[in-house]
Amino acid sequence: MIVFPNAKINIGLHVVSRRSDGYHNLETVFYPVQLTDALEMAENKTTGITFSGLPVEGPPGENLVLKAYHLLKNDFELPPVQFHLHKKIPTGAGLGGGSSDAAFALKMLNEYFQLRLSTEKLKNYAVKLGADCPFFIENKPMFASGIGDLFSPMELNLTQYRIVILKPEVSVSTVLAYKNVVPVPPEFNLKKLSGLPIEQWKETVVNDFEKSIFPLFPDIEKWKKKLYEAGALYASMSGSGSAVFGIFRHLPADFDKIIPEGVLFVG
Ligand SMILES: C[C@@](CO)(OP(=O)(O)O)[C@H](O)COP(=O)(O)OP(=O)(O)OC[C@H]1O[C@@H](n2ccc(N)nc2=O)[C@H](O)[C@@H]1O
Ligand SMILES: Nc1ncnc2c1ncn2[C@@H]1O[C@H](COP(=O)(O)OP(=O)(O)O)[C@@H](O)[C@H]1O
Repeated sequence: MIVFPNAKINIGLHVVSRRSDGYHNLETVFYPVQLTDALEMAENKTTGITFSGLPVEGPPGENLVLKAYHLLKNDFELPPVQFHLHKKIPTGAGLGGGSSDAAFALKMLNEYFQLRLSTEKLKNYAVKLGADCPFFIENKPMFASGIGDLFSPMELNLTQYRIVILKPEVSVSTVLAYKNVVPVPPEFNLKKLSGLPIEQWKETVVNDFEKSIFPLFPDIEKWKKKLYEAGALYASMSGSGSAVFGIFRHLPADFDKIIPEGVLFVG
């Protein structure tokens, strides 16, 4: 069985407060985009559980696909399987690739082995793998609060626009980003995002991580400016970076000249 875990972008992100457990309360809008990895799974009774594909950074115990498998294996009789992951979503990009792989692994195991887990139960497993992992279970535009794990659906449809994602060479660690951010009360209620014309987002919709990340990695800000130069109605860093995205009504004819490199996705 094969699934295609997709990326997300954050449209606006407010880090509201630091919590006593070290996590942060935030408010953000998650929007799914069709930049995808490919994750394949087959039963493998001879060699036990295996994982192949581009190596995922960090120790094998931290591989989120394997973590998803073992999480369900604690509660269900699962035979050994082999996974193959073809990575297209870069890590350290703020695009949620690892979380998406993990959520899609849970959904695939649920379907293939007919575990009959409800969406709610799958989300409860997902949050154990990462704060933004439950988003990828339903995978629809959502306003998120709490640590990024409490969701309310949002009517936001950007299909008539073009979305461009750029990936500067640098990668940003989520832990580092949260360490440097200064929580502030939000000036705009992101729940109202879909009622605000995109032309006004530039002045109103902010990602709080930009303030501390841009001085550390000036290239990220440079790429964001390029998107505006190319005519984006709105541009921002996604999550804790380093990817930046632009939302365009139309791409200009000379887009390739303005942005000759670093384009990861055009949707
Ligand atoms: C910033 C966001 C915005 O969508 O996305 P990315 O940029 O990583 O994609 C998310 O909050 C990332 O969520 P996720 O990547 O699932 O985080 P986790 O693996 O659970 O946590 C990694 C580390 O980030 C910090 N963390 C995470 C979430 C949160 N609400 N507060 C935090 O302080 C903690 O230090 C934690 O140990
Ligand atoms: N399947 C996976 N794909 C990507 N990253 C993974 C995976 N499994 C574990 N990780 C770890 O999760 C971290 C965060 O990955 P990811 O969610 O893709 O990035 P981001 O937090 O920038 O959205 C990576 O640095 C990596 O060490």
